[in-house]
Amino acid sequence: MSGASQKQKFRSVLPHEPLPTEENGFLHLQGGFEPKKQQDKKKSKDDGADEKQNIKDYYWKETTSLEQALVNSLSTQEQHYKSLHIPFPAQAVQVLDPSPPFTKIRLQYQSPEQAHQVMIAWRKYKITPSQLFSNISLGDCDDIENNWSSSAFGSHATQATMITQIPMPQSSASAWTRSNPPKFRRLLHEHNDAKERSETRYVYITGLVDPNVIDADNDESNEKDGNGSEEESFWKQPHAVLEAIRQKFKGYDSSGDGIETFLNKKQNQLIRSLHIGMRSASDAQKIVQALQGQTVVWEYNGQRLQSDALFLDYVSVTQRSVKKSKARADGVEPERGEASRPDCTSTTASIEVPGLQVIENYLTQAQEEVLMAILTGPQAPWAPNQQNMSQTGDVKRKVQHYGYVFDYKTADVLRDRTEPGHSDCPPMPTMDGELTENGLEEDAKTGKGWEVLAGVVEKTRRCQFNANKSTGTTYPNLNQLTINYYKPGEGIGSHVDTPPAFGDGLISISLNGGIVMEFRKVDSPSTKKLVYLPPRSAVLMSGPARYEWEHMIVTRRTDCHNGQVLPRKLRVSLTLRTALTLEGAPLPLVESNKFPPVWGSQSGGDDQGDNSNAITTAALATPATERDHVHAVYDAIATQWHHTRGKRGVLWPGATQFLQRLPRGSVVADVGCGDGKYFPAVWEAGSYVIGTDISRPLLETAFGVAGEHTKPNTSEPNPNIPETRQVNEHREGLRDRPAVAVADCMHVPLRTSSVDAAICIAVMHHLSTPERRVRCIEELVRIVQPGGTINIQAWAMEQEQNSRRRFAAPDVFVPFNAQPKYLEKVEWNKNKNNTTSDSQPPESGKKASEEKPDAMEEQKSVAELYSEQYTKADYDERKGLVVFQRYCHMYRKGELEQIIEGIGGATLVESGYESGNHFVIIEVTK
Ligand SMILES: O=C(O)CCC(=O)C(=O)O
Ligand SMILES: [Fe+2]
Repeated sequence: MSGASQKQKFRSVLPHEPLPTEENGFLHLQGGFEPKKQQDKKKSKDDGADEKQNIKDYYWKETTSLEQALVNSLSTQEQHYKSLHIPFPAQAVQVLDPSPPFTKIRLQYQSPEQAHQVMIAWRKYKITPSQLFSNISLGDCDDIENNWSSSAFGSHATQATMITQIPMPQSSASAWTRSNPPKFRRLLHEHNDAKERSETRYVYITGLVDPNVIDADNDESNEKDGNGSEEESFWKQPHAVLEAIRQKFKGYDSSGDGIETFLNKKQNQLIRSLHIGMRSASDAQKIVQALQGQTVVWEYNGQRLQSDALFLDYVSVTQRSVKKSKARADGVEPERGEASRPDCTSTTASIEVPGLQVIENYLTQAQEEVLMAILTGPQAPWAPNQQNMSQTGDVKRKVQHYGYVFDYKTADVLRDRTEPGHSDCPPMPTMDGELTENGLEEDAKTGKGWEVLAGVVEKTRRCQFNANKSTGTTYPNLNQLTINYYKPGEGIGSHVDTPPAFGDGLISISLNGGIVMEFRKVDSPSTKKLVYLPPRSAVLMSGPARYEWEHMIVTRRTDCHNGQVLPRKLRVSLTLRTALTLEGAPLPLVESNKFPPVWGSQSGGDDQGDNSNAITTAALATPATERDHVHAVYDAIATQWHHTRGKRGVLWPGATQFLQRLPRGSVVADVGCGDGKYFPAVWEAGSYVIGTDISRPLLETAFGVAGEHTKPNTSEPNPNIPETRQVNEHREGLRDRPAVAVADCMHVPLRTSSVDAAICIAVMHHLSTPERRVRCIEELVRIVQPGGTINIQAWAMEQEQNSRRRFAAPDVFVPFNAQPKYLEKVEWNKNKNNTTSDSQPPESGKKASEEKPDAMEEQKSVAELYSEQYTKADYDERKGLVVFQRYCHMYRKGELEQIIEGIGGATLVESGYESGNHFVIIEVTK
């Protein structure tokens, strides 16, 4: 994109800044005119708020008006303004807002040149209100006369802005940008109202002027420049333009505070685009919805000018401010404020791209859902090298190849799978059984995502494309799959897929999000067709569409389709191609039916030999998935978890009953106790608890549980238990004290047969390998004495119909929405305690925890910082939340029982399902 390195500057014009007449010059002043509150302090504290307000009122209304004070200072007291280096007196002073903090003060000068010189001096000498008013006396007001002096006002420089219809001179002294939209720091209407600023949302608009209208209507237009004089004159009156635009959009301002318009500084160039700032996201979005693709007429100074089809794009500033700045540093992102591409699909609907076919509903919803679950889930094979490749700047989006790697640097296929780059390339998923639509759907509905992927590949190889045309054909040799992940705002540059690398017939299937794909004729780039690819559709590029047209996906956050603005979602595409040998024949298929697919040296499980019962230490090591998506997550969210789930959370009745059935005085191990949610239930059942958990922050909250637990033990002794085993009523406060230990459930730090019972609730679904699941139960069996019982509960793949949870596949990421206020607390505590665990946030995160929030970089909210800090988390700008992804393995019915069957020393007593979980109760027999 051409503008990528071009810095754009913007000037803003606020709603209260009226246009000057040609002859006059205006200066607007802002900031610091409210008297300091220190004079109030002189009064005794008992005077109260009313008194303070009285003084303020008196100060401004009775004594003198600000306007009068300014007039005195700036126009009549020549000596004083000269001493402040102000070269000209103001002809008139107007205070536009009726009450403090007086942020809209207008000074009128004889000419724009005078105003300009005053502005330069104002900035150069950083004139403050205290300097300005230092010469003024209050006459007969004894009480506060002494305060009406330099110390009474702020000492921050007042901001002076020149408002003029003539372009500002280009001298360096005046080359000043008033603000950049996203980093806009000055006051708006309310003194210090950062909130209002942060709520301003921007819309990018282009197509402001219809070039055809100008060229057609204006005989004198200069072909070479493409500038009609009418348009030129339009842009030479920048404030008239902005006013015209403001008028047009005024109706969409529900706040009544007005609209900001941002003008590109390069006044001598044609500007067909600008940003406008609305006071709320909904206003901004409404404008986009209403005017997308419309033409409007701008009326200015009695003239009229027609716009082109407007393209409006909602600009999400906060998100760009943090994340994009990093990307920009890598040279892959457009500059802030740069135009996203100004196109509407509707304008090119008539152009045909021969050889292009879009098949809607190529996949069912269930198929799409399960494919998304596996391809964005914990088992998606993220080849490290391929990710690196996508980080070189050639490809920003996430990409994963199957079958053969496509090397973006050389734009060629790596044909030799023994080449180093290939160590990251899993084989194509292949089917075991026969392909039927019913079978595919059944697999989808039962969460067999990889089988569905294999089925979709096979289905595509057999698909009769363009069956109703003479070009109808199949592509049976598809041997390469590229999975592209496009987050909103990501795209793919214009290209023709390298012809010698791939054969004819490129098929791309869209998952989750639709997108507008842009096609340009290679020999006539202005011939353009925008095609909307809905989710679940397949698009085929064959013949001319494959070889004579480039395709691309523009980097932006919204698309326009049929006049409707469609915010982009994550789009995952499956592109199937036929990779060719150098001679042009299809390369051999490299396929595997071992799922999930792995790559390189871990060649798909074939070399893993027989499953022996002995679990090696290596097999028990914490996998990165659990470290990043379980341990680190719980460490980070511990406080919130305890406040919102633990303390107030529901205990599963089955687990509580299990505890109540234990003989009073039992010692219960709560393995994976988290924040000690079940501790009170143990105590209330008259027993004792020892809790272990891998997350220290969670355990720290568990310590507090004893204090929070106030319910006395009222249960009667169980008559079925012999007297000798009955436990006397505990001494107040002694029983309700947990013993806890930070520990991995692979190695529980308790002696063999040392406890009477164990519970393991909502732990096993966070274990990501079969070996670790087995080991966890073995550990439980080991620590419980013979005759003792164990209750295990874990999330079920099968959720109730009315549950809001649905798991499309057994191994998934389940999001946890974290509120920054809780995260911050955790971090501060964590650092104070000098914790060193492997879940310590990365180095960059220290900034967030060690500095006070107000010392943070101005534009970054706490939430944004956290999403940077926790690299595996995302920041949801709309909700202002940090979204963590928790790894979960959903157990199918019978799966826990099956594991137990293979474990010695324990028998299954009971199993069942409760509230979305499978549970088992086992008795230790060893
Ligand atoms: O995402 C898509 O649908 C297209 C991908 C593509 O054009 C490519 O990988 O060459
Ligand atoms: Fe392509």
